Amino acid sequence: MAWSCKTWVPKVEVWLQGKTFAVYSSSTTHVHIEVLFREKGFRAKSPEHLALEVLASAEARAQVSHLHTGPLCHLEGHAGTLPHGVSEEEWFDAYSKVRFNSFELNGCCFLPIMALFNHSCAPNAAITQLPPHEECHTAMVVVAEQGIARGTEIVYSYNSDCLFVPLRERRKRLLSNWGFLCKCSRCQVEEEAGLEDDEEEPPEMPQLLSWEEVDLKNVNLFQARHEARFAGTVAIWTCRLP
Ligand SMILES: C[S@@+](CC[C@H](N)C(=O)[O-])C[C@H]1O[C@@H](n2cnc3c(N)ncnc32)[C@H](O)[C@@H]1O
Repeated sequence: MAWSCKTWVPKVEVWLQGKTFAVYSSSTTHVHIEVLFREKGFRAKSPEHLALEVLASAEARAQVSHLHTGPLCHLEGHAGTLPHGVSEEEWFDAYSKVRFNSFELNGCCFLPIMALFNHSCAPNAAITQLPPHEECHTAMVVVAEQGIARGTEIVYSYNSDCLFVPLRERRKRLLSNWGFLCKCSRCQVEEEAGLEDDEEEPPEMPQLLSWEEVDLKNVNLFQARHEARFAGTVAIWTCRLP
């Protein structure tokens, strides 16, 4: 284990596997609803406002520096106007970090450790806000009735509305909103069972380039915005899963 936040978060550990972060249970939980983890982070009314906050604070910039970013084409039409005094590179970086690591909970909520939890279409946890509603005081709670065994990955659903739809539709929604092809245990089991074959055409994957391969200075924001979403022309992608 290369890095752990175990000392201040009693029931979860963050493991570094190669370049992939994932969060695992460090104790067996026994109750139906249990707070596993809480974190105070940042909140704003939109990812754009949040990105501005990140840029304004050296501490926030340090907290987001290691985080995952997604395909550039997903910023299309959303990255807003380049703020005064900020380079395109800085703006892209801050905006994409926020865009691919935040979630909607009374606004756009960004919590650097919670950003390390992976998605699953068969989640064993959920994110909620605990009363009293302190600024961005969000907690991860267990919703599974059977508890989560030690060493099990703790996962929640990034798109709760996709849990009750078939495999291809779930993957399409996640690809469209988050820019990744879901490889959760449920999707893999259903894929192996051939369930995807019964559904409609699969979504097209963008061409994958690693973040390091792309010279951001040469990426034209406005050109990128006009590329088709999954046409495979311009896409920045970080492939961190093994
Ligand atoms: C918010 S980050 C989660 C932490 C990430 N694993 C990391 O190393 O920083 C979201 C990214 O993790 C990956 N990811 C999370 N859940 C996934 C899943 N079920 N299937 C495939 N990739 C997933 C995708 O690359 C996604 O864009």
